[in-house]
Formats: sequence, structure tokens, C-alpha cells
Amino acid sequence: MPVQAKIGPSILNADLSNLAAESQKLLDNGADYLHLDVMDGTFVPNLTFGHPMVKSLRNKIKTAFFETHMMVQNPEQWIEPMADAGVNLYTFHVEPVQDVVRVSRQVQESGMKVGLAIKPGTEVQDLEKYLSIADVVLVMTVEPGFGGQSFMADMMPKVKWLRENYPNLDIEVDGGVGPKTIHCCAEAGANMIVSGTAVVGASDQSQVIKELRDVVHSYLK
Ligand SMILES: O=C(CO)[C@H](O)[C@H](O)COP(=O)(O)O
Ligand SMILES: [Fe+2]
Repeated sequence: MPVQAKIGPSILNADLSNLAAESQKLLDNGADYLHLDVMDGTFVPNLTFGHPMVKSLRNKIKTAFFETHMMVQNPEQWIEPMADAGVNLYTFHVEPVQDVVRVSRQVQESGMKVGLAIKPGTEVQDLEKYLSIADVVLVMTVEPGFGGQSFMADMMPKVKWLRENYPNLDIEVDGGVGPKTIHCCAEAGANMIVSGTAVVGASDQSQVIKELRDVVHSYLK
């Protein structure tokens, strides 16, 4: 099936004390899914929230598609709690994981889709042996840990390589993506777009989300 353009705002830099309202606003403004950044203070030098927060959000927002971007040292530990919290796509970094296939199977068995994420320093070819089990590949375009960083255009060859070799794969980019950098991502072949600061901070969120989607759509074959 051909891939579709999907825009998933990251709520990392939103007002987390008002998460449900901020998330609902993004969805009302056209977001296709929500990208929830989970950080453990070990895999990355920052700390956000875990499954209790995601579960509370799910109680308020019943139907939206939730992705958790697991920037954690031991993603295996949080599979069941996140499945129970109502997560749809469990995206974890392969770098700290010894047996990616086993963890991916556990994610599938718990009823979630599998996303495999790589940091800027990780070769995309390292993922090749796992791509038959992955629903989504996330190519980080900043060092994970913080929102509002500058987009790394030198990650685009990874996206291009994936799109050339896996035309039907959902390829996600995350970090510094917004109206100024979306052409680069879309041209390389990304179809799932995470955008934090550029969307959350926009005076007209719906216009920015539409612009991002239109650009991606214009490059899809
Ligand atoms: O995973 C992340 C950081 O590690 C965030 O999803 C990402 O940084 C989004 O924020 P922005 O668009 O502001 O860069
Ligand atoms: Fe993220």
C-alpha cells in the first residue's frame, strides 16, 4: 500500500500542565497523530513523563492515534504499561537494545505497532535486518533529548536510502522539522512528520499542519 503523508505534533514543548487541552487543540487543528516524547534521564539527559501520564491523556482523548517515542535505556520495561495506557505505536531506539527482534515481537504481541528509531550517529543500514518486523522507522534529525534544536540536513541520505530501498515503509523524521525544513524531508522521502516547536508555537497551527502535509503530499508518488 502506498504511504500517506501524516503529521504528528510533538507535545514536548507544549504546556504539559494542560496536556489534554493542548493535545485536543492540535488534533482539532488537523494533526493526524500525537507524538509523545518519553525520556528517562539515562538514555538522554532529560526527563519527561511515563505511562501514568499517557494513560491519563488516553482517558481524556479516546480515539486519536498515540505514538510514544521511547528515549529510554530499557524499552522492554515499558511495553506492557504503555500498551495498557492505550499507545498505538511504540517507537524505541535500537542503540541500547541487545535483541531488537525480541523486543519488537513483544511490542507486537502487546497489540502495538513497532517503530525503530536511530540517533544521528547510527547508520541506517544497521536497521536492515529488522525492517521486516518494523512498521515505522524514525530517523532522528537532532540529537534526542530536547525540543527546539536545529534540523540536521545531513541525516537526509538515511531517509533517501530507506525510501529507495523500501518504497512502502513509513519513514518518520523528528527534530527541528517545520515549514523551513519540510521540503528537504519530503524530497528525501519522509512521510511521517514530527514537528514540535514549529507547530505548537504557531499562531495558526492548522495552517502550519496543512502546509507540512501539502509539501509531503506533493513529493509522494
Ligand atoms: O524527540 C524529540 C527530541 O528528542 C522531539 O520529538 C523533537 O525534538 C520535537 O521538537 P522540535 O520540533 O521542537 O525539534
Ligand atoms: Fe520525538
